[in-house]
Amino acid sequence: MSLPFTTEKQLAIAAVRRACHLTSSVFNKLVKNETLTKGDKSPVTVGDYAAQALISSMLNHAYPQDPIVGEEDATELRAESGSTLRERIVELTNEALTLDLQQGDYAEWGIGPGKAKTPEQLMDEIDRGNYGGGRTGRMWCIDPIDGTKGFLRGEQYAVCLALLVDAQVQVGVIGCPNLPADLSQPEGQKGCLFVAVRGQGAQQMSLMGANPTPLSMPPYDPSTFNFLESVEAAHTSHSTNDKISTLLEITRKPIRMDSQAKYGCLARGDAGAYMRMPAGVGYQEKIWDHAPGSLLVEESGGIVTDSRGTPLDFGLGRTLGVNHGVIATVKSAHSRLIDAVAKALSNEEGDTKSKA
Ligand SMILES: Nc1ncnc2c1ncn2[C@@H]1O[C@H](COP(=O)(O)O)[C@@H](OP(=O)(O)O)[C@H]1O
Ligand SMILES: [Mg+2]
Ligand SMILES: [Mg+2]
Ligand SMILES: [Mg+2]
Repeated sequence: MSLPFTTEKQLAIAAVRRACHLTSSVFNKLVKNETLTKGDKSPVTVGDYAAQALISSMLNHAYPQDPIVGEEDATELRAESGSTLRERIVELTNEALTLDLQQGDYAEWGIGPGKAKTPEQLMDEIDRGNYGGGRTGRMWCIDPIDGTKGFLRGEQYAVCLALLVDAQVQVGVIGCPNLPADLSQPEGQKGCLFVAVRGQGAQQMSLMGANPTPLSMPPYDPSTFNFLESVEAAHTSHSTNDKISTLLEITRKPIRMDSQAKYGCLARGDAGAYMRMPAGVGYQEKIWDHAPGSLLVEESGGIVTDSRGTPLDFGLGRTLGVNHGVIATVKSAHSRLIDAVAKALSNEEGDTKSKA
């Protein structure tokens, strides 16, 4: 008998790999009018839409009953009749659906290659990601391009896919086309795929599946410990992270990087902790920004909680609800970090009160 979730894992790898191929080729040809600004002022490109349409089509083919929580929706695209943006998305998605990737392709598992779809069908595929989430049953979680700002800068981004069952992440796959296989060799081979299945461990491999390596996080070592954090100051408080760092007497500088590539780097031991302290009040973290990454870290021997030590709850809907920031680290460092966070936050509170 095969291990649980083997087919789902293979499909997720195939979908992420195909989407990475799409996003890499989009980047090389991206022009200015292929990016929109969403209601929350964040950018979305033709690459985000096309990658979601592609992944959703592949999931739909294999598991038509499974609901999907996807970041993007097609409302704006539908509203623009005769839009060149929509035409471009349709062209890109159909190219990617029908492309013969050969080695490691999903055709190997007898579920493709896919046929081209009509614009209407592809808008529907994007909107299959509108599921509201919840505590029971199966659901997939897609972040077609995580770190869109990094993608636009030509830096790090990730194609992220997870399968959740009863609000627990069971399968997580993260594709990072721009990530060096070895961070100490930034000019070396680029393109990493991170794969985790609950209870079955985590692996890093090349985007085409070469050199699979099991991941296991090194134990806490104060002499080398450092943080991973967002590039964008609006997504995380760099200054709170600095204060926590000082309290812990960390001497190494943080590594700033966009997207869930941070979880991949943490899982393979490039840094000691991924710190995401809230930059403001009221932002609710999205489940697609953490679902595959949290499993990857857990399966590599780490722990992921909010900044108060509460486990992340993926059963509340499309967001993590009341969770306050995110901390991912090796188990032996976790309580030290939680204590330092509490201290840093109470000092910040004290500073605010004394200024008032
Ligand atoms: N105010 C905010 N606080 C925290 N995260 C935010 C935020 N505004 C947007 N984000 C999320 O930050 C993600 C990128 O994370 P990072 O900074 O680690 O690269 C974005 O994902 P997308 O790029 O998929 O939209 C978005 O969901
Ligand atoms: Mg976005
Ligand atoms: Mg994201
Ligand atoms: Mg995204």
